[in-house]
Amino acid sequence: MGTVAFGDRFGLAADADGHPELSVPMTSPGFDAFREVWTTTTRPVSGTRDGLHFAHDGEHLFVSGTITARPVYAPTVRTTYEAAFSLVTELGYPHIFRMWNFVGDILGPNAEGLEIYQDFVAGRAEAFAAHHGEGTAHMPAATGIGTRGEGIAFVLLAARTSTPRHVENQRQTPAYHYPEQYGPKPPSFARATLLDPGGTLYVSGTASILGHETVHRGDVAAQTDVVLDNIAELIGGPNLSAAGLDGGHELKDLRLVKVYVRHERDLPVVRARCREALGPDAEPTFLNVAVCRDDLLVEIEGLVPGQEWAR
Ligand SMILES: C=C(O[C@@H]1C=C(C(=O)O)C=C[C@H]1O)C(=O)O
Repeated sequence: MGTVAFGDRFGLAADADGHPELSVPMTSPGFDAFREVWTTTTRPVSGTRDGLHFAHDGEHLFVSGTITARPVYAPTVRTTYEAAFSLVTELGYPHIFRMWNFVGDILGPNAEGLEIYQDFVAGRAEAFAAHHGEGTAHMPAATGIGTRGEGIAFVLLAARTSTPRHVENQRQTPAYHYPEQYGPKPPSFARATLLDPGGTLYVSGTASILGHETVHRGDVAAQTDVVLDNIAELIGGPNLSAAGLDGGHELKDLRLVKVYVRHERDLPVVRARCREALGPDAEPTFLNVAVCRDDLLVEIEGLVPGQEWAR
């Protein structure tokens, strides 16, 4: 249905079959470069509209868009994300269950001195409010992460008939309730989304944050341990049960794990801790990018495959 190429360039195009292919510059020597390909068992229909590329198969929809570098992002983020949300509705896949937001120069200032991440977050919040109203119930699992280039790109996955359940983490303040010290608008995402009962559990980008505060500034090993503990709590039985969901998982159940490491020098320590905590089947990939706060050194995401994964 769609591909994300994690490598050294930025761009969005149709691949040889007409399906969206987004390229994001996120690697450097010693890190990984790879293509994440979202597949389906039926032949997807693909197309473009308003500069967005999409493909859908009757149950799932993949949409990708890009925004070139500019002095201030919020107005363009708003119109681009609103266009994507309209597309989702018009094509009949109203349940967004996962988003990735790739933000170039994420910690740099925009032309007005606002951090580019906060500039992005404001535009996205406006798009969510315009499309879904002021509530938070529809906010999906997401990642908002730096790249090694400029401009913003995103991918969203949406479903036609599934009823996604969005899950918070008892160890963390919901991001949409972060206090104003982090920026004019809080980030619009949930900590995880379960696609269907017994389905795949998508785990958002998770960092060394307890409550709303960064912990273990400057200590990448301790930050990695908090991230892993945060994810273990999020996917474990008690937290899922607090969200009204059955079951519970462990770190070794995670797949498609992506580990975002800010500093090249920290890779060996982060890799060693992930290997120990995740077990042999997680096959984590490592990318070399900044995280959404200057004091965060590492971020991890992944998913727990559900029954549809086996098909
Ligand atoms: C690390 C955090 O946020 C990051 C930013 C996100 C976003 O803005 O979409 C989503 C998850 C993380 O990638 C956090 O606030 O805990």
